[in-house]
Amino acid sequence: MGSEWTMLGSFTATVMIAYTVFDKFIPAHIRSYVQIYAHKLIGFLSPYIQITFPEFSGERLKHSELFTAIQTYLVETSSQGARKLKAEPANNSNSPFLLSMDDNEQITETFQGVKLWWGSHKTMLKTQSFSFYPSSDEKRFYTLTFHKRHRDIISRTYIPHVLEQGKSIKLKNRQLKLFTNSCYTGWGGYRKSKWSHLVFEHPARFETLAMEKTVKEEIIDDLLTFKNGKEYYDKIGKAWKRGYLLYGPPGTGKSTMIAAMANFMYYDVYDLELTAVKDNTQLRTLLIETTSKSIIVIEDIDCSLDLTGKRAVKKEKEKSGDVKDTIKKAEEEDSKESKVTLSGLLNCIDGIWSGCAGERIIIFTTNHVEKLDPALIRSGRMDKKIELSYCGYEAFKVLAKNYLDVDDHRLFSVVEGLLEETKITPADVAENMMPKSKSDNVETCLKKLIESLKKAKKKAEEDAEKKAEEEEEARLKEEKEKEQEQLAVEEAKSDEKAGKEVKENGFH
Ligand SMILES: Nc1ncnc2c1ncn2[C@@H]1O[C@H](COP(=O)(O)OP(=O)(O)OP(=O)(O)O)[C@@H](O)[C@H]1O
Ligand SMILES: [Mg+2]
Repeated sequence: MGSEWTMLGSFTATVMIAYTVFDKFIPAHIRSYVQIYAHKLIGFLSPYIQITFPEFSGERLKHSELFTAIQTYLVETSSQGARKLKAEPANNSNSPFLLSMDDNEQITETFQGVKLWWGSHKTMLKTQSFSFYPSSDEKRFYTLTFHKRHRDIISRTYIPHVLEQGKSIKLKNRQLKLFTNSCYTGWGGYRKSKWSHLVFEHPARFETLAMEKTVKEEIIDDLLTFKNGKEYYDKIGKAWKRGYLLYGPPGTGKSTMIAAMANFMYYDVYDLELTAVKDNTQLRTLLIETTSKSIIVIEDIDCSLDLTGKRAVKKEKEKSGDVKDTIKKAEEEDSKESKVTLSGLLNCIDGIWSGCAGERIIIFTTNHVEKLDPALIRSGRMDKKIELSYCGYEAFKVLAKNYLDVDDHRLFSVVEGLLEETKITPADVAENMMPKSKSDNVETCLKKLIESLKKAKKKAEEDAEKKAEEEEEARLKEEKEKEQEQLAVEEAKSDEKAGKEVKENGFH
């Protein structure tokens, strides 16, 4: 036994010395030949095939979808088979953590009677080059090993099955994200804008959205037709996109509706802040980065895109005596402000409209639809225009159900009468109906609402009276001015006549 150990020891030592000699003294090109032939020899002798799935693919080191799908698939299957597991926080509410196969671990799976092995690997790269971009030294990949006689079943059936399963598990566990673009200063003082995200957890649903039932159903129908319309869009040769314009006074539920749409469609939301985008090029980059199944939102479009800005600066320059100073100031301001233009935005929308694969919805909101450039809201860009208006009786009933959990009450008829005569936003109705203390109940909350409806009605009447008075005053003033003008004209005429007479008398 002792001599066997000695032999094994000396054999190991010989192998190590041989390896060191091979690694140190044999030139690199010969080494790589030897390695290639050694692999070939092993491949010839071994009946097994191995496929590698790296984490990153492509020239730009894009995250491989294949890798992600396999990772998700293995999380579901590997937690039973693996001995070395890794626990990571889960981003879905079903379980607080996820168990997955640890690095450099292997599991066995049987698929339609075929035995195969999945390995999870991590290697550290020896990076020597200096890069401006942060790069990860870790290289992760999965390997799939199987007998070569099963090659067909693995490549034709098993891998597509893993991908499909991985994608559908991911979709099931997916959490909606809310992306916002923020501005930061990069290298050389260049201002950049990039997306950052957090979990989107807005409670808004169409059921809790206060608006007319028919309008709501129409919107839901429109969304569903869009969601299931891939083949139709393909058939007519149109990109799978849809644009909505939501308009109405503040507090009528535009943002709430966007949240309800996102929850209904199960789409991520990209809240695009145009003022944080430096120019049209940056805007394009941001839009290209958006993913499929998403809603791109530009709120208060009339405020974020100052169409008159340039002209205003120009006018100021013209007016001012010290032209140079004003121009310099304007240029400085200009470099700080967003230079996204309407045509830039339109080009971007049309660009991503046709260029990016997958379904996307774009939503513009505004309080002043009349201010918008017709080019922005023409059909094809904005396919559907939805007005969100003041609270009607139907909308009130939805809010009453949401906030007080009542379907009917003796005070409803009073509210109905007042709502017909008053303009109040759903946000104000909601605010009034929300119980504020323990002693508040349905009755007190409805009374509070009635009280503020009465106040709003009184104020509207007073405003109307005041407006009528002002109009009357303006009318009287105008009349007086006209009279005075008339008088002046008549006076001038009589003066002219008198002058003529004097002249004529003089000639005689
Ligand atoms: N139609 C509605 N249904 C349900 N709740 C609403 C509705 N409209 C407003 N609300 C309530 O009022 C609040 C403000 O509404 P929201 O932010 O959606 O208004 P908005 O139209 O986006 O206003 P703004 O034009 O100022 O952005 C919301 O938090 C919501 O609780
Ligand atoms: Mg809003």
